[in-house]
Amino acid sequence: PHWGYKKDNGPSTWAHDFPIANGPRQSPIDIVRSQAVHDPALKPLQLKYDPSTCLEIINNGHSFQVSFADDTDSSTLTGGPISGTYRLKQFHFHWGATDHKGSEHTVDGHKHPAELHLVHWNTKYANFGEAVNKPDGLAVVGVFLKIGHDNPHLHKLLDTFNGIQNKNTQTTFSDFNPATLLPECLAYWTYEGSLTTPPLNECVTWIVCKEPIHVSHTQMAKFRTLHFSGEGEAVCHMVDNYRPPQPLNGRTVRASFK
Ligand SMILES: Cc1c(Cl)c([N+](=O)[O-])nn1CC(=O)Nc1ccc(S(N)(=O)=O)cc1
Ligand SMILES: [Zn+2]
Repeated sequence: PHWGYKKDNGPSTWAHDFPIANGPRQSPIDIVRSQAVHDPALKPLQLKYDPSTCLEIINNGHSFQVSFADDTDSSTLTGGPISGTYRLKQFHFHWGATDHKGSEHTVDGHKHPAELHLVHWNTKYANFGEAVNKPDGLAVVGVFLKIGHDNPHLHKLLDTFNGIQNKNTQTTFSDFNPATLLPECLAYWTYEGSLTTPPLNECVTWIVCKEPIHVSHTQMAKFRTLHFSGEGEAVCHMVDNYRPPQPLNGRTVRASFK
């Protein structure tokens, strides 16, 4: 069956169709704070997003995703551990069935209730499709979500959910600034890894923010109203769409902070 997050098609089965699942630089990982190496040469992240490049919001059967026009340098990532300019293609989330799990990266074994991924591709390549086949093709900024006060910037996203409840549904979505989903402090950990879902390409420079953003328990409950299943199929709630941490295989995690 097509890959997913159930017993019969979940992360422990992905290696059958995608042998790179057992590769040397897979993601996510557990970030062990004491093992991270402070690198003073790491630059600050520069994220410049243009809300007018926001195109649509999609339930793709694995997550919900907001996609952006990436034909110009309007929404870009520069600085940080990367060289050159990477363009924002989409952002999406991973979350759990309860507030006690859901993130892909963990910190000293701690699971957050959700994790945001802002996916950018290296403009030294012609397009996203080419970039995913290069070791420095993508840069994904990960942001942890923590249960706390209501997040006003998430409401615009959550208000579209009635229209994208089922797999392969989408709706127009415009004028959204993903910078509103970034934490105040952009201190980060960085390491070389992969896509966390099939095809699991080892093409990602991961940039994981130390500081989480907040989401309320009620807002997290709204995430869980989405469906993995399509219209007319047996309802399967979209929860636990996260891959567990993978072997570090000797990789070094660098920290932009002391
Ligand atoms: C492989 C590919 C191509 Cl090529 C295209 N395309 O549009 O040309 N789209 N996809 C799919 C894709 O992007 N997957 C993806 C998987 C995991 C993550 S995650 N969690 O952030 O690691 C980010 C993205
Ligand atoms: Zn992701």
